[in-house]
Amino acid sequence: RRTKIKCGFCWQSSEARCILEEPVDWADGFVVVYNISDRSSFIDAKNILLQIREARMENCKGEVEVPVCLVGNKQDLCHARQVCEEEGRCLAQEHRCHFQEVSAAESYQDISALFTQLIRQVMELLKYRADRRRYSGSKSMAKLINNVFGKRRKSV
Ligand SMILES: Nc1nc2c(ncn2[C@@H]2O[C@H](COP(=O)(O)OP(=O)(O)OP(=O)(O)O)[C@@H](O)[C@H]2O)c(=O)[nH]1
Repeated sequence: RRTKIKCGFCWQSSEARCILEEPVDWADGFVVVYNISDRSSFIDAKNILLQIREARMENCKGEVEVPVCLVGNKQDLCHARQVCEEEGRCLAQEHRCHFQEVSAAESYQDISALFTQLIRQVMELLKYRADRRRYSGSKSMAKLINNVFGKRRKSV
């Protein structure tokens, strides 16, 4: 059986940075990317993580959290670095998400592994939710049967 995974995209522009809009309501997972040689992109990433956290708190109500991965791209531009690795790691810890620095220009393997891991986490979450729905569905069916037939038995 095929599972459809919904992905959200956010983008930046000079006039309106940090636009997340509705993906927070329906995306199954997030990859938030900043550029290690551009501090403003890190600030945007922070704001995006906050928006995701707020939306998760409103929507999840105690459920397992939607997987998020924070990525610091352009690791090869270390001479122009404006965000140190530790800052990225701390931000990820604060938001309980995975963190990795990569260089899309130098290697695609890390990025491919990162997406594979995220998709695996998303699949696990979707399975967990489906199991829970099935369990609560069968529980309410048992309750219904008990209400109908249980009462009848008493009155016989
Ligand atoms: N040195 C380096 N350049 C990169 C890397 N990833 C992307 N780029 C370059 O950054 C430029 C912008 O890349 P895009 O894919 O258009 O991404 P974007 O979101 O518009 O990124 P920015 O313009 O950097 O904000 C392109 O010239 C890419 O080749 C990387 O890991 N290292």
